[in-house]
Amino acid sequence: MAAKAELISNSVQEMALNGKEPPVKYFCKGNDVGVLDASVPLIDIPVVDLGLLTSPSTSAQELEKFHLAVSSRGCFQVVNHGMTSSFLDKIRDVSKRFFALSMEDKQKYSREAGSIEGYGNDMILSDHQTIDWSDRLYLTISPEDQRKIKFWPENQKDFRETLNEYTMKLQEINEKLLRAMAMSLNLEESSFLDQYGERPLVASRFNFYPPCPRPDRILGVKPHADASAITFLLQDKEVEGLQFLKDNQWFRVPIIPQALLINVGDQVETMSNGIFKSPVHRVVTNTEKERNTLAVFCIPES
Ligand SMILES: O=C(O)CCC(=O)C(=O)O
Ligand SMILES: [Fe+2]
Repeated sequence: MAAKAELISNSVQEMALNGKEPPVKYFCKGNDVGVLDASVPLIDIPVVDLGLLTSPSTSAQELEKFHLAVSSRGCFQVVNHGMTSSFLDKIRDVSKRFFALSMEDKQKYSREAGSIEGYGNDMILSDHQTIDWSDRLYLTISPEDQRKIKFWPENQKDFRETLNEYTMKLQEINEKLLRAMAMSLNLEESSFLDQYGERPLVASRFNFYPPCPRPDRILGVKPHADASAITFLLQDKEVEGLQFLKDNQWFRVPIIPQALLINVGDQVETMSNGIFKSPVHRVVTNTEKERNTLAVFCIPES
């Protein structure tokens, strides 16, 4: 029997504009939704200074903080990473400009059924699936011969250059973090990198969360852990939404505009024999403000 063709949903952005009650397929089942309000406590998330972490004279103390962050929570914010605030704003800006294009223009980059590459939203794999309240642009960055350039917006002059520059920088930071992880376990500095492969994967996911009429029942992203080694998240500068699960309780992530939020993915949890944790996280919605984030997933060669 032929496989059932995947159905592709309408964009969430369009649905948010029509103002009607969202279809039930967006509603979470059970009680696993939380409103973004002050009753969800802020997570006490460490801020790691990358300059201190990688300097021979200051690394010991910073390494201890880093080790605690990746082994207890699996997430931290990194500052002094070598990118200016205005460069981070430029990335946020190219992302906003993409989602601000007309629907017709965005649809030129629409993903195809059965593939995540391009513009779209959740893959529909079952009639019972709960769909996330977000639209995305998913692009493979590395290896370069795997790029599908037809999905890279071309009418925004600096989109390609900016994304290229940003992800090159993240790959350098990724390497530094993998070295620091090994050092914090008293292992040979290159022991994680040695397992990382010659052709690791880097993929970017621009996330757009329109205002949602039912934040009491609808999530921007369902609870999940990332399959990456390390995920870099550039948060929206103004609008919160990301929450981490710790000891069965959800915690909000604070915004530090000039920082990158980093979380350990399943690959690093495995490579570290479970010492470093790949945390479960989710994104909540709100009725008033749209939210833009950019997740970059660094993944070892399969
Ligand atoms: O947008 C966010 O805050 C998080 C997105 C996320 O978890 C993901 O893309 O895997
Ligand atoms: Fe995630």
